[in-house]
Amino acid sequence: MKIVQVASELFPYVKTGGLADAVSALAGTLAERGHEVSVFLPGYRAAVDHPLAAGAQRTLGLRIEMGDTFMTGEVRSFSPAPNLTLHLVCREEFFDRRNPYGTPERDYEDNHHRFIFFCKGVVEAMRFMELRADVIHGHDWQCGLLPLLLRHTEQRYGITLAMKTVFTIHNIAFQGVFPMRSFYRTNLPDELMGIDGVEFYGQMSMMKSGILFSDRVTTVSPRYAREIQTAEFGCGLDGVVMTRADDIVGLINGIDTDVWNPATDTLIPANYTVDNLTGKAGCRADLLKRSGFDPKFAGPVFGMVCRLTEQKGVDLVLANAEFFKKNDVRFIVLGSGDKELEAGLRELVAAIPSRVSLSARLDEGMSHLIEAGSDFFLMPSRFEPCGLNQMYSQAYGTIPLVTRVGGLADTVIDLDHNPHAGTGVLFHPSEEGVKAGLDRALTLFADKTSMAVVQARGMHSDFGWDKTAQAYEDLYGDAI
Ligand SMILES: Nc1ncnc2c1ncn2[C@@H]1O[C@H](COP(=O)(O)OP(=O)(O)O[C@H]2O[C@H](CO)[C@@H](O)[C@H](O)[C@H]2O)[C@@H](O)[C@H]1O
Repeated sequence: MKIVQVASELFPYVKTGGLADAVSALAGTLAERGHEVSVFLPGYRAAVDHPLAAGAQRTLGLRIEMGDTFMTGEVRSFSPAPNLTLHLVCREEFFDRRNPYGTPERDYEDNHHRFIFFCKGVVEAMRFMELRADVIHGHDWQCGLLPLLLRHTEQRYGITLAMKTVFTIHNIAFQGVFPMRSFYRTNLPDELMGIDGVEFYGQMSMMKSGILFSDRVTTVSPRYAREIQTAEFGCGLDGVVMTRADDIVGLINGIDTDVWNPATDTLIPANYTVDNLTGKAGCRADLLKRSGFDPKFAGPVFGMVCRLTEQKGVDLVLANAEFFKKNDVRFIVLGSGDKELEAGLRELVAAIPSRVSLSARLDEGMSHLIEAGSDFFLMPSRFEPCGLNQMYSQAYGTIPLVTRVGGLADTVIDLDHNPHAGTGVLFHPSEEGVKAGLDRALTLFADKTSMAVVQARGMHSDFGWDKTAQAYEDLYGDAI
């Protein structure tokens, strides 16, 4: 099949979270399975300057209609792997910046223009490059206008650019909502400004457009597919999602086992397998040392890696400060984002510096070391479309402590509910829930035999992408 993937993040070129990992692994796996895959990504500074993009060539000059004006840009392309071509949609004014979406203090004020330009650039590139795709698959709100722009261009020129459009919701909490006055930049018909179009409480919602106007909608776990049809998890779009109930499917992400594999990982100090865990002990000692603790510490080590946002339940952990004060444990956090949550974590570190450490930055190497060196990985998310770290944890023999929501509940089996197959600890997303989860971890840690059994089960689990890639192929080919 000829498959076009469109996303605003792609590992290893630009990553702020799980979207980059998921799209990279999906595109890579589809290419390995013999499909002809093109991926479109904004030409961010980090992507253009990435060593793997050194051979990128200008393949197209762009002149994009943006309302009553035209804006120029270009497409740069290269092939990082067989069957895989990466196209960077470039315009310095929009994408030659330090971050993809904004500074730590605020979002960039022209994000609507940036991502309208990006989507239009993709459509123009498909037109001029004569890509004629079987499917075009956009991810998250940044690609929400794609199906409308694509079909509009097809009508205008009497051509077919893609047989099918697919839209994946990685996180419905981020919706790309902008003042309606920016709609004119799309050059789409005015009737789309209404409630049956992109209108959302008087504004323009790019996420709504993706959900309403794609042929098929997917999200990243079966449970989240059900959750976003409820007021509790739908973030105001539950009614819109419900209108697509027959066309929505939840396909769980896999993990990229070329990148997240303790036997081959080059970012950790020692490799290991389920049959020989010596290397894991080495990673643990190294993690403790790098976090400023005694590497010989024998008690439980809790790790946490996440964007610091309300979604990830950092405040629920902070509400359990007593647990860390009372028990001789180590708690190692890597995360950046919300300044208040960061300040809260700093306070906890200041109160018990001998037990808690915080690295408030993006650090790919440290994220691998925490997965490898911890005994438990804490993910107390309020909602979690899929979640990747709970799967990385299991692959690395680190027991996940997660809330019973979204993809977490779909990928971790609770040890109390199912002692013969349990791979982790599940709890309610609340202060009391987190406390119960942490207490259960202590009990489990004291029982070395059970710890080893649960650890081995996780490491034997198959979270590879092949099954999921097959499901996407079926979806693209209309089999599901
Ligand atoms: N400070 C830091 N330094 C280094 N690495 C860091 C980091 N903070 C986070 N990461 C990494 O970012 C990724 C986070 O992935 P998740 O899927 O757990 O969450 P995210 O909410 O970003 O993604 C959204 O999209 C994905 C993909 O579909 C869904 O799984 C998820 O539920 C949804 O919220 C992991 O690879 C993690 O290691």
